[in-house]
Amino acid sequence: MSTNTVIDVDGLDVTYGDFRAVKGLSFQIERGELYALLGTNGAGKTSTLEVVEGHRKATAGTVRVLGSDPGDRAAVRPRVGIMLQESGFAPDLTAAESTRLVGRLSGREDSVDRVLDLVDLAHKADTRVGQLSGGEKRRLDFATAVYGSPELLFLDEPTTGLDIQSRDALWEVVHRLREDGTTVVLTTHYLEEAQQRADRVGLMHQGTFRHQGTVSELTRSLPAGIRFSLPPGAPTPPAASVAQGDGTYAIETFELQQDLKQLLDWAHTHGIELDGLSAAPTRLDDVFRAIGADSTAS
Ligand SMILES: Nc1ncnc2c1ncn2[C@@H]1O[C@H](COP(=O)(O)OP(=O)(O)OP(=O)(O)O)[C@@H](O)[C@H]1O
Repeated sequence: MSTNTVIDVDGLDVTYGDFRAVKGLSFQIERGELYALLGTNGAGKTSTLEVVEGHRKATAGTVRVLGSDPGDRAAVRPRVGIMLQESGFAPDLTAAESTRLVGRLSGREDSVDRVLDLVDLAHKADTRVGQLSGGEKRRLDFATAVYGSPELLFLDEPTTGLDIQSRDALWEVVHRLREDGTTVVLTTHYLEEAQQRADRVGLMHQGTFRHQGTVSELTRSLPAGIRFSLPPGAPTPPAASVAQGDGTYAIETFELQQDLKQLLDWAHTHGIELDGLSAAPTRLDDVFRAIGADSTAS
């Protein structure tokens, strides 16, 4: 383990009775990384994170967080911020009181006004949590997680229920924290978000990693796609084009730029306008679909 390793998981097993939900999982997350832990439903992400966050004991294997046992709350808590999927705020406390309470428990120094302002909730400081909207509660969860700028930040489905402005604002705060060296562990079902934000992705299925690496490493094994339609009477398009049942053509390619150029040159030569032309790089969604197809086949 290097001195820059923030999370070190080695041979992690989590079992429930006879059921082995996490099977010998190993991974490291380095300082300053944004690591997205993704997976199919029931893959074992929550079970893994519960151990890493110190809420559950590993059945087997070793887990170190910032060099400590994650169960050692006194060592770990002041350095870690956690935004859970469901917050446990008392509904009759105000937003400011909740932030102050969680902030005090974290052991970090900060100002309640500052963090509420970060998530645009300053005007709701004296509103009871029970009277906040779903999106406002989510923003309060985030505010309490980033209180005191933790070294390590867990974001569990952070943008679910947030409108686009609030999402952008949240990612802006994360961006600034990362500039100061904060390490971020993200779980999300918004794959586009992971694709856009993550330095590395761990993709779990049935208790183990199916893939781990950068987004481009994960998507490299699958082709990108070009789609278009042709006007009636057009000549046959380049050989890689495959007619779809719906009158459109598709080209699956590992050489997106080259094949797109060839298609455009062909269209230009024949004076043809390609209707509904789109060229899309491989997305994480496609990697997920491939896992689904693979499991069905096996
Ligand atoms: N307390 C429990 N008792 C028994 N089985 C459990 C328990 N918690 C989780 N499991 C099982 O362990 C497996 C992994 O669950 P886990 O919640 O870790 O998955 P996940 O990747 O977070 O899934 P999702 O994306 O659906 O939330 C699932 O098959 C689940 O049914």
